[in-house]
Amino acid sequence: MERVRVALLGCGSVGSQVAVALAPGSESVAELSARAGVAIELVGIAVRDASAPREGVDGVLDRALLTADADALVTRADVVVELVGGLEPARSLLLRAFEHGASAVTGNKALLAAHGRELHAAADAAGVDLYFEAAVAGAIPIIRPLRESLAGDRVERVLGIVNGTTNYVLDQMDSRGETFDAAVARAQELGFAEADPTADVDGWDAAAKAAILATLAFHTPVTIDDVHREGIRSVSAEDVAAAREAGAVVKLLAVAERTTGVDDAGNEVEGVQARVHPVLLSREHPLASVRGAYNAVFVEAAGAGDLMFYGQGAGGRPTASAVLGDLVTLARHRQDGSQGPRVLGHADLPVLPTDAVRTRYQVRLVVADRPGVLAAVAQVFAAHGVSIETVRQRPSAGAVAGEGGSASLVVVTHTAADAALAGCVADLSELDAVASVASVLRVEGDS
Ligand SMILES: NC(=O)C1=CN([C@@H]2O[C@H](COP(=O)(O)OP(=O)(O)OC[C@H]3O[C@@H](n4cnc5c(N)ncnc54)[C@H](O)[C@@H]3O)[C@@H](O)[C@H]2O)C=CC1
Ligand SMILES: N[C@@H](CC=O)C(=O)O
Ligand code: NA
Repeated sequence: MERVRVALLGCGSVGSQVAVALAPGSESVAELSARAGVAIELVGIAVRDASAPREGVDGVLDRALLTADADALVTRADVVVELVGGLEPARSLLLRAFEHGASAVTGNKALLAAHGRELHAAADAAGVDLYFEAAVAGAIPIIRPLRESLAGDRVERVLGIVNGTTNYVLDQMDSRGETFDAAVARAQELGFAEADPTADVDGWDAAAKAAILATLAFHTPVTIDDVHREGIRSVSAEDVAAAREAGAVVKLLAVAERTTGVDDAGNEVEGVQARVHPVLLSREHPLASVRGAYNAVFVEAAGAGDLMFYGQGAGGRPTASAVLGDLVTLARHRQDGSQGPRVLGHADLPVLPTDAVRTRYQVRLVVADRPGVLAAVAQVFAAHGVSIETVRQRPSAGAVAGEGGSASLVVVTHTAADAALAGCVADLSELDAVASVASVLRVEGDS
């Protein structure tokens, strides 16, 4: 094969960076071709409106490459780079590409978490590659380590910060006291957020990534519907301030792990679980130092032990790095007729129900500062079988200890089931001595 024809679908935050790197006649595409051992030729860029101006691309690329006919474009390519996002027409375009014998690179985690099994099966049936390093943690190489480097190991748990937008928002709230809305708007301006930022804020993006991580780590198909998902809208400025006072920080954590739980038939089983939710982390925890739109992923494996991956999880240019790395690999495979490792699960472990989540919790209460309150609160946790790990009490701001004022009571529990914790919160709210249940946050590490 003298050349590998590349069709680029989408020319937005990420696609525009890829387009410039592949500009015909550029030094960058010559360098990428040399690394692949074959000429990489951009044959077209599918956009919604071929006549619209394209900042950063006009003057670099021949506008004759632009087309609104993605359907036709994918039939003229050896490798399709899908960066339009969303489920359709991305899914149909990739299936069409495979039908025409093309391989594909995508960063589309929403698509892979919803239709990954179908897409990987179609790529395998067509004898072509589907690579997706950009889909999880942006520029960070985490897909290849799980898919290739750790293929001979037993991965027990993968956890981390895998959404740059929410990490940026929480970091801005913590470090600069910025409001939630202002931080989200800034993340959009910086090109971190999805086209619809609720995908980030409500945890959908991190959940999609957790599903992909679980599928690779445990060789078991896990979809977005299998993931327990919570976003960050429930995290208040007071939560962030209270965390800081306690030497902690709030982060959106994704976890994919082997664990035991109760299946739908009520039997205790060994299975896999994926979850995304805010957590309170001690500032001593390595994940607490992940700032801005950076991501970090920890992998715990039986043979390799603990591994940590860190880098930019969002942003057009960092993400384009992962896309271009996959492209060079696929161009090489097209040239020498090879293929990457299979992704499809063969282990098919039970995927535990999304309500089978058990974590430690921090419950922050505003209570009357008088005798017997602590005992009454402790009794509620005992009644629901929730074991208390630590209790901290101090007078509320401006109140004097012990004179019947109000106090802040912070209870950290041992691991508990969500349902038991919900029962505690409901009963605590009914106690006369409890003015309010100010916040309920899951806890990770030794916070
Ligand atoms: N922005 C980031 O930091 C990262 C994005 N990704 C993923 O990469 C993909 C692209 O993301 P962005 O570049 O940020 O999105 P974007 O919204 O900036 O760009 C998408 C582009 O595709 C175009 N488009 C949409 N539907 C189209 C269609 N049917 N035909 C032709 N063009 C169409 C849009 O007009 C837009 O220009 C998404 O799947 C996203 O989840 C992955 C990692 C990081
Ligand atoms: N919107 C996503 C983009 C990268 O995957 C994020 O914020 O992480
Ligand atoms: Na990545």
